[in-house]
Amino acid sequence: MTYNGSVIWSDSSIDQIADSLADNDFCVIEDFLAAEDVMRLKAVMNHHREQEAFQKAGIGQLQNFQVDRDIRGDRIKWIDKEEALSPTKMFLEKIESFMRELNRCLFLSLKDYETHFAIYPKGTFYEAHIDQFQSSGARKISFAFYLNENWKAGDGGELRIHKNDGYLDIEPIAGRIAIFRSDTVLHEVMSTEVDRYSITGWMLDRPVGVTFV
Ligand SMILES: O=C(O)CCC(=O)C(=O)O
Ligand SMILES: [Fe+2]
Repeated sequence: MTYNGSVIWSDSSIDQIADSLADNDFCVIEDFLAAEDVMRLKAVMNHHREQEAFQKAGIGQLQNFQVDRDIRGDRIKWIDKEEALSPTKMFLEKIESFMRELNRCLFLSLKDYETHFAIYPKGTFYEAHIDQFQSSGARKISFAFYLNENWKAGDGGELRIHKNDGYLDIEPIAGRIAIFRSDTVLHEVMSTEVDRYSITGWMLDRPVGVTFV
C-alpha cells in the first residue's frame, strides 16, 4: 500500500492536523518551512558536516546504548538551542509553536523536546522500531523533517509506517514533516540511494534531563 493522501496536509488548520494525528496516530504536513528556509537549514547542516560534527548514531539509552550499523546507519548531531545558528533557531521556534498548538488541540501536556540533525549516507537505513525507550516513557510525539530538494522516485530513503493492514511509504521531500506517536507507531527508514538529510525529534511530557524519572 502506498500512502493515502488523506493523511497529508498542506496549509491545513491545526485542527485538521490534530484530528489526523488522533485518528491515524500520524500525519504529514507539506511546506512546514518555506523553501528558502529549508535551503538555509541545509546549508547549516553542510557546515556542521564540514566541521565533522556528525557522529554515528546509537540505539537505546544509558547502559543499553550501543552503536550498531546493522540497525541504523545515520550520522547525527544533537541540536543545542543555545548554540543554534539562526536558521536552526527558526526551525526550533516553529516546532515550539506547533507543540503548543498540539497541547491545545489534543489536551496533551508536552513540555519539552529533544532533536538532532541526521544524515543517512547512500546505502544506509534504520530498521523497524518504535521511538519510545523501554526505560522511559517521556517521548510522546516524534517528528521527522526533510531537506532533500531534488528527491525523486528511486532515490529510496522513504519513511515506512507499518499499519495492521500493510504499510505507508512517505518520501523524504524537502519541506515535509512527518509527525507520529512515539509509543505506538512502528516505522523504519528504507535504504537510501542518495545522502538523505533530515531533522528528527521527540516531544516529551517532561523537561529534557529528567527523562529517566
Ligand atoms: O528520518 C525519518 O524518517 C525517521 C527517523 C527515525 O525513525 C528515528 O530517528 O527514530
Ligand atoms: Fe524512529
